[in-house]
Amino acid sequence: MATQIVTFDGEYVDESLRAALPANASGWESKYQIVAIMGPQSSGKSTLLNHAFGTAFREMDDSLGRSQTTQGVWLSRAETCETTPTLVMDLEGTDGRERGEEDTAFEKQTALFAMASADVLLVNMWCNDIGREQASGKPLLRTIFEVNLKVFSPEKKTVLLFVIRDRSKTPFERLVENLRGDLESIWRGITKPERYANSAITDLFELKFTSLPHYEHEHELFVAEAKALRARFDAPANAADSLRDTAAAVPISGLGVSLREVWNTVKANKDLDLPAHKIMVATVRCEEIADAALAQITECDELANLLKEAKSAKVSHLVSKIEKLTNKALTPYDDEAKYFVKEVREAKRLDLKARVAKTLGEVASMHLEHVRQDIVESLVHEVNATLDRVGFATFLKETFTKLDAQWEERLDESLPTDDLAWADFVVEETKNFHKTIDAIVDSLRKERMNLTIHACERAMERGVSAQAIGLLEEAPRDMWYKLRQMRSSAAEKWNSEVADAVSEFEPSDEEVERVHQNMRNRITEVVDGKSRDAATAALAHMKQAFARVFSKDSKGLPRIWRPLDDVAAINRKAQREALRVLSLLAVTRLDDRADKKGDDAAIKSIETALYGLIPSDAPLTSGVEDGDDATETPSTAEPVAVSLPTEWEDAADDAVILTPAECRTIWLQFESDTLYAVSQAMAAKEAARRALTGGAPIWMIVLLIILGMNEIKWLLTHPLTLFIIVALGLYARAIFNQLDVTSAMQLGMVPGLTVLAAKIVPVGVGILKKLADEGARSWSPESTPIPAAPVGGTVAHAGTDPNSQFAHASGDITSQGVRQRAKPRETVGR
Ligand SMILES: Nc1nc2c(ncn2[C@@H]2O[C@H](COP(=O)(O)OP(=O)(O)OP(=O)(O)O)[C@@H](O)[C@H]2O)c(=O)[nH]1
Repeated sequence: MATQIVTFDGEYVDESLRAALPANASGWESKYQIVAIMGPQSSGKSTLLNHAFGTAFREMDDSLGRSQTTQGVWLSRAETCETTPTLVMDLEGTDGRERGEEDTAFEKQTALFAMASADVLLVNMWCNDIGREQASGKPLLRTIFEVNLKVFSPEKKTVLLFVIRDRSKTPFERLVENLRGDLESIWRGITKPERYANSAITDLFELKFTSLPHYEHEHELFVAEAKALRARFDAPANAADSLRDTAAAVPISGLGVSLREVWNTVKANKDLDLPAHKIMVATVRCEEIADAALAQITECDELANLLKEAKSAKVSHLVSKIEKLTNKALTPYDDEAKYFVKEVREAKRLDLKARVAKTLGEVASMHLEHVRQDIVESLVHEVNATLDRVGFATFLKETFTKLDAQWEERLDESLPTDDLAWADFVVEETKNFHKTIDAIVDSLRKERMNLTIHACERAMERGVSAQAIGLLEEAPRDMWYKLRQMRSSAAEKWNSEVADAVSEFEPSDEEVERVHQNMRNRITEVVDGKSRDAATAALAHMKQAFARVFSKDSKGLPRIWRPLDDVAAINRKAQREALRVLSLLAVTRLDDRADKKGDDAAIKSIETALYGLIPSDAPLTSGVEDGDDATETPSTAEPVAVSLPTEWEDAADDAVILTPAECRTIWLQFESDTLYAVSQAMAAKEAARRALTGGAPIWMIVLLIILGMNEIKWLLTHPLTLFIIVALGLYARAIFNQLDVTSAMQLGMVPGLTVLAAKIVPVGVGILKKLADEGARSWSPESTPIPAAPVGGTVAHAGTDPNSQFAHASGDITSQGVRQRAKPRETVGR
């Protein structure tokens, strides 16, 4: 059946080819041929085709007169070709009046379409037209030559078979010669592009000629020769006169695409590059075939089952399953695509394999995930077994080699690793494997490195804590400077220690820097923490400091209280030491920018402010006023109401550990806690005094009286002398007491005597002055209260030199037994 493949209006009809082909065109492949015919309108084209190829193209009905019967391009399968499947194209006749002005454009398009698609183009010519200047077929020949220049086909020439109709008695050779002459003349007359300027007609065309007798007058002969002509198309390609081509330019499965694209190109008035066209057709078709082949896999149950299996566990014999599914796609592809351009076919085959690999990659990925898990488990096992035995670097080297070998082995078991289509996948999965292992090893490395760092930090904490506690307990004046120095040298030492310890983990520069920074921070934290602990336990530190002065002598031995010891002076000295410790602890000075000079000034400022808490003239008073029983006792502490600043000057908030108010509270507690020790000291001193003065045995006194009876008698008879001796004795004893001879002599003979010599005159004068004051007071009409000592617990006092206060207060143990505490002029706080 003939179908219209290009309509009169120039539309391409996709279904026509399918209608023209047999239901099963599998035998056609690239064996088929296309024969097309061109010629003037009503020149018997359809008649010839029908007789030669057994087609059924519409022929003109003579009863309707000469009119166009074939419009556009028609296609039919040749029924009479026995060995070569043949498609026949009947083109609309030229010079028809139906198209009017436009006919040449359509004629050129169909001529180009036929030349590009057909293996042989029949050109129908009236015998009478040969050699005639105004022959009806000449415009068609010009068209054929011109449009052929738009076809780029270096592989083969266009085969033109000129069919001379209604042949005359003129010999065929003569006719051919004339026709050749006409063709040469037309070829010369057309405008050719430069590349064809010197080309002969035969460079581009393979010219063949045949003739047929008159259809009506010699009908029998016409029919016979038409059959003979068809036989030339059916003959083997190497036979004489054969018109059969060796192979179709486009395999049958690509013909639909080819014809459509040729027509679209022609219609768009573009040049036709046949090799490129062939590649384009091959590309389109091979892709279509590959798509269909891939669908064989994507839509099959086997793949779905594999996916299901791989989700939960490793797939057994995965590599053979992959190969089987791959072949399921490749076999039909190879069958269908084998006649297309080799390069395209093979390239698309590789694409198909890659797509198959990608499709199956989902299964393979899930399978390899299980494989990775197995290997990770073996790694964990390896870690536990090996890491404690060898260093981390050795462990890594050994383990990586083992794991890589395991992975390669498992890959070969799972995938067709030698297949290039899987190369990218294998690389990607191996990368993922290394990533997984690297992540585990890195976390392991970090974990182990952190353990090592923590061990270093713990060792550092022990060392630094001990050093810091030692300094804080000792509380030297430059304690903060020493703490800072200690912190710097600890940072240097421990950074070096920790760097050595972590070197086996091959840390990056950033990691080392981070470790050092953390170590520095940790050291600062430890020192700061210990400082704050010490401040929190300031009371204990103060008591220690107090005890160092109060309970020990200058040689650091436990103090033995002697009758001439000045408990009050020593108490104040010890209190000052405790106060100094409190001043040191009140504010931390660990800032790197701090310096020794700044420390001294800041601590001095706090110390000065806190001095107000020590009564400047706080004599120890006797509990009993009279006679020998008079005993020194520390006064009970009255509430401290000195003026303190509300905050420490120039101290950063976060550096302040103890505010002035907290210092006051601690001080009160301190005073209260040390009171007992002071009273004990006084009692000890009193006991010593009594032992010295009241310890003489009775028999010795009686003996002295008997032996010195004469002198006693003399003295009793000279009372004035007796009085003077007694008064001088008392005066000497008072001076002796005030001089604290025992303490002075503890300095050594010469320094002791020097001190005593320097003190003896002021002490003697002071006693006389005191006696004078006492005498004056006892003669006054009213009893005069004991004047309050000039107490420094005021704001004004707080600023005075503490040394001068202590100098003033020394030796102020009065017989009044009242511990004087000046009332502050101004008070703050509680
Ligand atoms: N003189 C002559 N007439 C023929 C020959 N073959 C066919 N005819 C007649 O020419 C007329 C047209 O024949 P068709 O086969 O329809 O011609 P055509 O070239 O296919 O016509 P279009 O498709 O319309 O261009 C018919 O009347 C045929 O009988 C021939 O060899 N010689």
